[in-house]
Amino acid sequence: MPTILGQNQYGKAENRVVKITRDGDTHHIKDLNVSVALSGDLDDVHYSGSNAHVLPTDTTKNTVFAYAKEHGIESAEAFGLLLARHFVDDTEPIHQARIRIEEYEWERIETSDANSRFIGADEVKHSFVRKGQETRTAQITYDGEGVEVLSGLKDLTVLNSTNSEFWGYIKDRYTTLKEDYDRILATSVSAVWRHNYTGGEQERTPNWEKSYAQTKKHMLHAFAETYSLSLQQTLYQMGSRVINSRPEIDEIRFSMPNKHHFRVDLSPFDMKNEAADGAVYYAADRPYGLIEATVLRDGATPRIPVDMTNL
Ligand SMILES: O=c1[nH]c(=O)c2[nH]c(=O)[nH]c2[nH]1
Repeated sequence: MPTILGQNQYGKAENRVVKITRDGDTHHIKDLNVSVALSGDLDDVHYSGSNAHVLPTDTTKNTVFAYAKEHGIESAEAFGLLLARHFVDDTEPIHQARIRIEEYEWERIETSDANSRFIGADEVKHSFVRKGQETRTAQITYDGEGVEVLSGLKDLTVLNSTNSEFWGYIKDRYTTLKEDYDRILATSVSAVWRHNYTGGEQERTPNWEKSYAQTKKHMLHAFAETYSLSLQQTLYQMGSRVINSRPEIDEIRFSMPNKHHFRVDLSPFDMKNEAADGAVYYAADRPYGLIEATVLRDGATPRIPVDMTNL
């Protein structure tokens, strides 16, 4: 049976590009998922395998990152227009470009710096929490005598665009990671915390709503205010801030994926991409580091199950 080629398109889907722009201490973030689909004079590659009219999908990916660096990302629409025009106007066999973009929006973490001993209000200028925010969780158990109340949250995604370093680690024959003195630190916080309330008649019932709001606030502030040498250190700071600020909580357990943002190597295009100038990053989704730990009030017994935070 004779066949003919129908509608076709190709390109690189889901380029996760993060552009940080630095305006002095104030950082701006644009976080996009960009999919490129090109069509045009592409019968031959399908019929005969000739690639003479094919701009590689790999090139379309590089273009997304290089354009983010060269032109910045003013808006998804403006960035999409730039890319679409480039692919069609500058590549003869390409007649149509479709750029689809999802944008993940971030809000600044607002801190009164009342809790911060060593840094000022400026510090929030590079700390963000992703819009949409978290899911709140609770687990209540009662055995006829006492109650146990575990509160928590998951999917609270936060990012510091500076004040994060990672160096001084073990290097063996398989280590390729470069030491980094100015990296993005991003994580999606899952946390479960245990109230010391046991349901006794003489006990005052905690104000659950207020306790939750305050606990979340302390976690966010500690994240924003910690100059981080590792995600482990940031986690511990967040836990201690909660335990030290909330007398009703004795134990908190975190599960925090290290949402890696790798600085894109733009040197093949003779472009610099230094953190200090505002860089373009590739947001990798997997694999990811997974950092988990419990922080306890001194003397408290650990009771939160180890796997509780990744249900
Ligand atoms: O904060 C980090 N902690 C690690 O244990 C680790 N390991 C790694 O490769 N990167 C990081 N970052």
